Amino acid sequence: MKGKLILADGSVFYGQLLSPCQSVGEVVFNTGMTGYQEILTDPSYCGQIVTLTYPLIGNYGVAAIFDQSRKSYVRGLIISELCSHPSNWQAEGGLSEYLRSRNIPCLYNVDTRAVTRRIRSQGAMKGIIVPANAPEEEIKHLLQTPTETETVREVTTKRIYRMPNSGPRVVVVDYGVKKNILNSLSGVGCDLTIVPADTSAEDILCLDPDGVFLSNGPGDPKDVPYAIKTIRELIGKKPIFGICLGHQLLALAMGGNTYKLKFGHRGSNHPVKDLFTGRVTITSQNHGYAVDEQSLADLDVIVTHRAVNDGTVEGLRHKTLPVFSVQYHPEAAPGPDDNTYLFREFRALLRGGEITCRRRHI
Ligand SMILES: NC(=O)CC[C@H](N)C(=O)O
Repeated sequence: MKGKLILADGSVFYGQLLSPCQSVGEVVFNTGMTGYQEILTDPSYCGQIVTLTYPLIGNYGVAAIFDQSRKSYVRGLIISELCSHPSNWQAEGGLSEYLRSRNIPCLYNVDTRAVTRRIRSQGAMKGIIVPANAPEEEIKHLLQTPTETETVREVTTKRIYRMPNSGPRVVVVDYGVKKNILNSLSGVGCDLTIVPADTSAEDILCLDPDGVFLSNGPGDPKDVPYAIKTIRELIGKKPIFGICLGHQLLALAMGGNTYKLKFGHRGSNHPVKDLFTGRVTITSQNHGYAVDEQSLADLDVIVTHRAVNDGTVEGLRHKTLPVFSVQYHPEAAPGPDDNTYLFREFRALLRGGEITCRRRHI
């Protein structure tokens, strides 16, 4: 069936619909060459239609081990060629069947380069995937209707659960946590209690953890004021490590500010410089917001990492307290594992160590 993607600026991109559908979301792009299944199941993409720039998608099939959460929260997938003959010893099935069985809207045979160039020049914007013959009036109406803002409630766990281990006890606040973050924390020995996003500081402290981890998640950090309040109440009481949305919420809780990037950072090869060592690592990223460096000027906060491509803040730490965070994804899935050392640093911090603070190169 023929279908189309219509962007809020009126531009139209045609392709084939895998199944009949109509879906609205913020249209973003990811430049990774692999990782389509992890991207589909990363809860941080909740509410978004994801365009993959790599031209052949589905070529290594799908397997349950790659899923990053129980389901997909993306509002749609835009791709160029959809591979129908995957080849991979781990594959348990093909991507088309995976998308169909989970009702994930997919428009393929699209000029994804044109979509990406449009978003790069105009900025990330709302779009809709519809059959090619869908009535224009209805579509315009849907593009003008405001979409949900607080998507964290949709993706967070509804109940507390545990991943027991012999090491330090960590409470993970789940704003939409990826499985590989839990596996990475557990992999360095941490004993995990995963709690819903709206758990109060008092309830977290009652669990008597050695540290608190703030997860990734969807949407604008300013749409989750209750989380900012909770984190503010935890700072100074427990060591804290935050990733992506967790990093942004931590910055807001410490008195900083965040802003929306024009088209975000989404891909598996974003270079980031560690300002203490001068070393550049290649990182996996997926964020549309960033911490405003100016807003940190008078705070007890140090910028520890910076994006090499555009100079934006990629890591923070408190000057005196055991509190740190990164904007990128050290757990990868998908992406390089150059940065898994951060999970070991967090464990060391929980055992009374210090955050590494070597000579500064800026
Ligand atoms: N991966 C994430 O946690 C994303 C954080 C936030 N939703 C952003 O887009 O910036």
